Amino acid sequence: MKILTAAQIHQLDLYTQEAEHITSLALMERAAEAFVGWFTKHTSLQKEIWVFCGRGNNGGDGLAIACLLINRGYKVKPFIVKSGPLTSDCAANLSRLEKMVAVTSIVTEEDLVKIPANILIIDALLGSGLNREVTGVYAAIIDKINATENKVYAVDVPSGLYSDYPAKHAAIITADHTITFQMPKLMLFLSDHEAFTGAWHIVDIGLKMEGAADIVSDYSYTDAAVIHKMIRKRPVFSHKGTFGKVLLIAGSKGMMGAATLAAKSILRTGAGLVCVHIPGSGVDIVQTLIPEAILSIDPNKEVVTVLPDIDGYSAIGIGVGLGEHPYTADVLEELLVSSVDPLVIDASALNILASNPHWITHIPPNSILTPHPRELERLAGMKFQNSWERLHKAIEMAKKMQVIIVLKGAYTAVVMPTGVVHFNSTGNSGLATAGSGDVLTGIITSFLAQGYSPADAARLGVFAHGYAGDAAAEVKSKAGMIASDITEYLPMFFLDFEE
Ligand SMILES: NC(=O)C1=CN([C@@H]2O[C@H](COP(=O)(O)OP(=O)(O)OC[C@H]3O[C@@H](n4cnc5c(N)ncnc54)[C@H](OP(=O)(O)O)[C@@H]3O)[C@@H](O)[C@H]2O)[C@@H](O)CC1
Ligand SMILES: Nc1ncnc2c1ncn2[C@@H]1O[C@H](COP(=O)(O)OP(=O)(O)O)[C@@H](O)[C@H]1O
Ligand SMILES: [K+]
Repeated sequence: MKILTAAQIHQLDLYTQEAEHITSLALMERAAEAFVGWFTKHTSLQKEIWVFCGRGNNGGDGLAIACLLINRGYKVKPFIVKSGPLTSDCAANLSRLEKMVAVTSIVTEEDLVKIPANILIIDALLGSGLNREVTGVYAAIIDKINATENKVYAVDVPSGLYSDYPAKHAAIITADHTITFQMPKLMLFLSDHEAFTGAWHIVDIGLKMEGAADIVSDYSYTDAAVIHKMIRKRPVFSHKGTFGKVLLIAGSKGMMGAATLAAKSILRTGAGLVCVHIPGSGVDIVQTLIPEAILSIDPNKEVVTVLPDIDGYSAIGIGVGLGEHPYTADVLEELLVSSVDPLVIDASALNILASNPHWITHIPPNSILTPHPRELERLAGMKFQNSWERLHKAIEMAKKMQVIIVLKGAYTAVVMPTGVVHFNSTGNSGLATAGSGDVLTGIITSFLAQGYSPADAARLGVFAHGYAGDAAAEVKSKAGMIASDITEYLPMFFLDFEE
């Protein structure tokens, strides 16, 4: 799904109104109904609801929401900011609501009343139309709402947060839930914004998505629909050669578990065969834990010192548990220089690269690098001030290096050499557990070996990893799940997505 800017969503709004011969007021009603559909499923009738509405269409949504909630038996107290003129749809909904209940006007800060405890708050002050710093009466209301302990539900976006770029001002609603219309906004994906957005949820308001076909966006959201289109059938007359042969260069004394996790994940993702090149001391460990794997044994017992023959493999992954011994670094350099096809590069291999930046030019184009934020900082040779800067540095690096950067974390960003970013839709905080990244490397390398393009292998891999993590969390809980559970639950992804 494309992630559109506020202006592009407005364009899609107009397209929908024209295509369906409906008014903007009717579309607002749909948005309000979608919000209320979510809200009534997740809250009870017991608490009073204070709805704070601004002068624009976000406020119009809030007023329409208030009408719908009153009709459903909720006790609602609405407020409207009247520091200037209202949009026509906002005014229309205000007249409707005023026939049902008293609506308190807020013109200046003096009109603000004390907000009691033990109520629910709906924030419909400012939405995607935010176009300048929040000050004055809006800022005062936001501060007052944020100072209470009440649960806050933001309509479309938390008021004060721009949809498409970070805000510099302080007056931003800190919501518990953001119910966003039709598609996620770019700002929801930045870790710095979690305090404002809380948990966010997309509700469908029936915009006609074909109207977005010609709209260009550098950002997209990898959801289940995208993956269904991407995943390929396993042919009936297939044999293990059909599904690729993977070489994994991994492990060092004390970190053989990483090699094991990645190798097992390669097999659980459907690759035909995996050969793991490991130091001598790891043989019994890997052989015992994964009898399905073939071993290539390094002459050194503790670290990888020799590049095995790389001919005949459909994909090569390097880095998990390797360590950064100078002999191992030499192996990485040799691999980079002698490879033509894209590689999957993770963990220790990324740190070695960070210490040898001049090797970056040897990386085969379209290779997949999978740094977590700290590894990206090392690669970039700088500390990032915030997640916006981090994302933009990843975009700059992917373009410059002509590689795919999988920037790991919640909503992992898969950044293409073109600069296009695909945010992932699966996964949970249970994935923040030792070895989880090793599993991801295995999955991506496996998809690459099966003939998926590097771009698809990266997006599919990240999605499947998160999906398996979600399935694991349902049974084992977020805190209780460990990295090997992700591998064990990978079949759940294929059960749901395999043709
Ligand atoms: N397709 C969809 O998703 C649908 C979206 N819908 C809803 O519409 C919302 C967008 O509505 P919107 O465009 O009217 O803007 P909104 O956010 O209400 O702001 C209102 C006005 O406030 C002003 N203003 C700006 N910054 C300010 C500031 N810092 N401090 C003070 N004032 C400030 C500025 O007006 P100005 O003062 O510049 O004249 C601005 O125009 C969207 O979030 C969703 O809730 C649904 O109804 C239907 C389908
Ligand atoms: N809060 C989170 N929500 C979703 N996914 C997460 C979260 N934290 C981490 N992950 C995922 O877990 C994996 C962790 O990888 P990494 O940091 O390399 O772990 P390790 O080095 O222990 O293997 C990545 O795929 C990352 O996207
Ligand atoms: K809002």
